[in-house]
Amino acid sequence: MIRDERIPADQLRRIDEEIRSDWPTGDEVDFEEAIRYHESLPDRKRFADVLESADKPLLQPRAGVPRLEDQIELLEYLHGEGKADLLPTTIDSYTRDNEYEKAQEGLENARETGEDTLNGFPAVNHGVEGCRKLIEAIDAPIEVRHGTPDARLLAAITFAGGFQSFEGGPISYNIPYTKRHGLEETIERWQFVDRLAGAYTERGVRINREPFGPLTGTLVPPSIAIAIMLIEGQLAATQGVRSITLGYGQVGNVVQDVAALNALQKLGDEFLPDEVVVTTVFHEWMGGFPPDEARANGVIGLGGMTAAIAQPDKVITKSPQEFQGVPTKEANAAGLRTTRQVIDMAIEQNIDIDGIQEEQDLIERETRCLMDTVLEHGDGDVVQGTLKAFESGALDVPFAPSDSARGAVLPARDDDGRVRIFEWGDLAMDDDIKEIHKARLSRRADTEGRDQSFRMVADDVDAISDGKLIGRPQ
Ligand SMILES: CCC[C@H]1O[C@@H](n2cnc3c(N)ncnc32)[C@H](O)[C@@H]1O
Repeated sequence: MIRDERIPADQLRRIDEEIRSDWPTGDEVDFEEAIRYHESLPDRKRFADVLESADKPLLQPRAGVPRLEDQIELLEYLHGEGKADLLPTTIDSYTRDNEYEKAQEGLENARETGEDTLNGFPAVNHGVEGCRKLIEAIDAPIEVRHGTPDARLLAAITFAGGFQSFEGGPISYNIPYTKRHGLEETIERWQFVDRLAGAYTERGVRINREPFGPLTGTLVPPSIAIAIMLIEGQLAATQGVRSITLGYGQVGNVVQDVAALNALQKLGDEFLPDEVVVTTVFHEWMGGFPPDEARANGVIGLGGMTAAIAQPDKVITKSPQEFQGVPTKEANAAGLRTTRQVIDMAIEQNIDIDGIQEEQDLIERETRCLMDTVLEHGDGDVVQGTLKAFESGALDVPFAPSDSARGAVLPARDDDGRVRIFEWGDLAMDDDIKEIHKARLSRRADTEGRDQSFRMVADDVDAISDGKLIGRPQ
């Protein structure tokens, strides 16, 4: 039975041996040599230090293309024209599914045709050497961004390759991303990733870990997202990770988003061990975008405004081409500049909005209910508690494709667009909190002259791409 305990050195070695054989580049990994490589990197490429020493929100896009020289050119452009403070390397979908053979075919195809035959950078196929060429070519810290339920080989190779930041976690890269990986399996696999990050950390190479806050990306109640961040942060801390960036996806109501980011930092500091440096990252709207670049820039601008008020440590930007999928480098850079323009105009203003503290208190109360139920379910062990709480539905994520979550919770916006819970399923929550949600949702029902129903939820899912925040009846 797996528990929230540091995995022993012999198990770390055994798993390391086991995963190397999954692809030939696994044999390039040599931990001691990799430590020396990291020690040779200049301070401006040390991800955790750059992130944690910043005095205002740092901007980071998503970006990944198959060929190494194209990835270098892309990141140089986003750093130069987009003025990104931190850079990504978004990994392709085959690699995320451990389909290294198919990734290899895609990479070879890209090399022959010059086409972007993969939707990201196949880092396992590029290997330690290829990753190091990228790290050496780019004059800023780079993070591995992906969606990999079994990220063990990807971590071993990218850490050895000079990357010092790694996104994801056993819940946040399971529940929204996969149907077939069980939660126990991904928790065990991510204990290896975090233990490896901890092993680098103990040798002075602090690997930053960033659980994926947005989860299913659409109308996720803030307290559910924050509870899962705290769980993944605790699991990483147990394995020795000391730089953790907790994430949160914009929902679009400024009061609730600012309140949620404040709660995320406060609860992160409270629930994670003192030896961990806790930072926060705000993801610009992760739901459906308007199919119109001007209106898409409006969504991005609202994200910038929210970030200027809440001042998270990092903002993951979107592009005006979000509706179409992977943006051109020009559009990706534009999303960075739009965000920067709004932040820089708003950040020196003293914008005082009513109701943030009240909303933050509510979000904190809700999150504590969820954390309490995890600890109760596991008799104090976060791993067992998480497994049992998801099994019972006491912890749940709306619209989750994974069998590991019930998906019985249904969110809907209230009358000023804050995300509330319309169907609770078996979510562990105090009755008086449920009453608050019910009252705010019925105020919307009155305004719209209709009953609270799944129709509201469906209307809300499309509202922003249709140009609104709340899915009012036509
Ligand atoms: C969290 C994943 C969804 C977001 O991740 C972006 N995304 C995915 N793959 C790439 C890529 N290869 N380059 C730039 N952005 C990318 C999508 O647009 C979406 O916003």
